[in-house]
Amino acid sequence: MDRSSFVISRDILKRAIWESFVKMDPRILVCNPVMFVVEVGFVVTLLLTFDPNLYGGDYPASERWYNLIVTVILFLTILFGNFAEAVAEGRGKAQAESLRKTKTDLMANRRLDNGLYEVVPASTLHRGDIVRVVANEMIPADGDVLEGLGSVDESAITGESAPVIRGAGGDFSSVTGGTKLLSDELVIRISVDPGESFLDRMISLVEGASRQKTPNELALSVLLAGLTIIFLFVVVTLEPMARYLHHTIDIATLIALLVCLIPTTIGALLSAIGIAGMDRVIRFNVIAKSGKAVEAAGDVNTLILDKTGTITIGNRLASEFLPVGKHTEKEVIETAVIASLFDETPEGRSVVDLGRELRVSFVRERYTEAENVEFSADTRMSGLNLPDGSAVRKGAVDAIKRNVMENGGTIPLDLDEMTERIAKEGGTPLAVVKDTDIYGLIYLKDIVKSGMRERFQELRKMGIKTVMCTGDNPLTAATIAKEAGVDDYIAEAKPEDKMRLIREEQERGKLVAMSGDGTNDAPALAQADVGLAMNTGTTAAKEAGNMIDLDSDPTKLIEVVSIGKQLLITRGAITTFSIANDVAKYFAIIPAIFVTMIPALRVLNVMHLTSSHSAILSALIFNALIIPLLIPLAMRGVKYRPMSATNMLVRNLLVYGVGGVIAPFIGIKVIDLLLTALGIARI
Ligand SMILES: Nc1ncnc2c1ncn2[C@@H]1O[C@H](COP(=O)(O)OP(=O)(O)OP(=O)(O)O)[C@@H](O)[C@H]1O
Ligand SMILES: [K+]
Ligand SMILES: [Mg+2]
Repeated sequence: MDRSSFVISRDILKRAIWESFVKMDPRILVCNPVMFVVEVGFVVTLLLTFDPNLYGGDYPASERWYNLIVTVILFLTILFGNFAEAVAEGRGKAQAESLRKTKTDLMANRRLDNGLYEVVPASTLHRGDIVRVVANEMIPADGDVLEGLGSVDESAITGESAPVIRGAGGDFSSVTGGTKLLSDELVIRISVDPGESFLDRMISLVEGASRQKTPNELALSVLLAGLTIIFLFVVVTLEPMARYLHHTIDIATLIALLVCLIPTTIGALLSAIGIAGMDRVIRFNVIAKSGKAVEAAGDVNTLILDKTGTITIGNRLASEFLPVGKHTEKEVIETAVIASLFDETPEGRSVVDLGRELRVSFVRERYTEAENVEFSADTRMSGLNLPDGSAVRKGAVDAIKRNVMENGGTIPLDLDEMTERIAKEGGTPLAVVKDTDIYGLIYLKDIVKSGMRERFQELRKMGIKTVMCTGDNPLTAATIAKEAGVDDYIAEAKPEDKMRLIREEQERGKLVAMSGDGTNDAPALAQADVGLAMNTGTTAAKEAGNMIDLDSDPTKLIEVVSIGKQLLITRGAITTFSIANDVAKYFAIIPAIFVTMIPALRVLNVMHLTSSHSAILSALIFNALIIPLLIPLAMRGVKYRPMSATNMLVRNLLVYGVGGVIAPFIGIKVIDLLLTALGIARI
């Protein structure tokens, strides 16, 4: 899928123009009360174009022309609003079409009860079905690998061309329908029912079908509807006032005034702003499951980030072996390598590699009888139980120490000092032990990603607190935290600690964002207000999060928060602009209407427009034109700099509030001059 293109293609444009007319349907438009009022006004002025005296009065035939112009401008106002929404939806619709094509021709080899396989369309697969996929076949639906290991091309979904490894068990067992197996053979248990797959969700998401108004959008819509009702009262009461002054105001003028005063600009652009925000997230290769998730990202107060792989590069590699007590370096290396023989984590493999580099000889086959004890985030150790009954382990120093003491062993005197040395340098010390005898330490090196400090500084300016969460010891954590410039950290953290941290922050009224991949991250991902799951992660994690990063880069959480903030700021800015505009339009129209009735109002007539009709038409034209002029801003988002919410508010009030008052004065005056030049002003 092409997400790099920012330009709107001709096809999208053509379709958007067509859609702008389709959206004129009052049954669709009624969902947008502000624009619906404009449409009602349009119908009334259209009727008045045919018969200016339809609702009484004694208007000359020339009044028709004025009514016609008002009608046309009202029509364009609605059309521009529809166009904004249609353009915003356009890219998603085009994407959805290409995704749908991927989906339609998928076939599957489904296992029957007798163990044989039958070929069925992928759309008939259900949760629990078992399918077999061989090299160069498409994976028919989302599932978990039961048997086999193979490389998968996920570019149809992620746009990333480098193949990824998927295999049974562990954190890399989930596969996605619509991706292609490049090598070997996989047996997969399907984890979704028809219509629920990732591809389905992505289609409905990009095409906006699942788009519901977010809580913030709803609140703003209610406010806009409220303003519309207030202005309706204002405009309706003008007529008796005029009559009291022995004048009448024609209906087309009242409607024009109403449309100018109600917040049409934000009413027309509101949904386009929301769709464009979702779109920005998608173009960033992150799938947000709802618009609400993107908005929540903009409101986040606390960001919880893992240390390893998020703040640091993440390939913690063994760089040194340090003996303690009476042991020699050779002994530490040998024991560490034995403890890592079957440890498939990057840490484990790097220990074996370094051992080989240091020419420590070992015979892997001698340990095939040994029982492998895999690393877990709960025990924070890994190793082997040897056939002779002894246990070899490596792991977090505090975990190993506790274990040794519980089993009646003693701690070598120089262990703490050595541990501290490694930790102070930001490295991760792993203790190596055989039964209760601690041999020494493995020095795992990891470095902070470049640019982290600056990014955390930006977050701080936005008022967001960053907390680093790590299973590492407090000293290593403190060193890395200081180096990266995070606000806070928790060390020796187990998965449940992350959950507790999220709850505590939420209880204090904060919105929390985190990223995660493993199954044990799933509860925390679900609890967080914004949970960014990695695409390489487990099905459970992907289901629990409300966003999925297709590139599996946990640092993207920072950008997602920025995109959310930008969405909220854009909406705020255009709302401010829209309402500020009204002030200017008020001063253009009210004196123009009343100046003939109340000559004293002349002092208010600051704009010196040619005639009252010209004043009204100019304001109405400006009101319509501002919508397409602001579409690029709505789509792109307001350029935003990291700063506190208060500073941002003040700045935006100045730019969009003051700008919103001044712009129409200039715009309306220019249009009035044009209308005068064209001879329309005296109509
Ligand atoms: N393969 C391994 N074998 C033994 N111990 C390990 C292994 N990998 C890590 N450890 C130890 O377990 C601790 C916890 O590891 P875990 O991966 O859960 O957290 P972490 O990666 O340090 O946390 P984070 O990813 O947030 O930085 C590590 O700090 C390290 O001391
Ligand atoms: K308006
Ligand atoms: Mg980890």
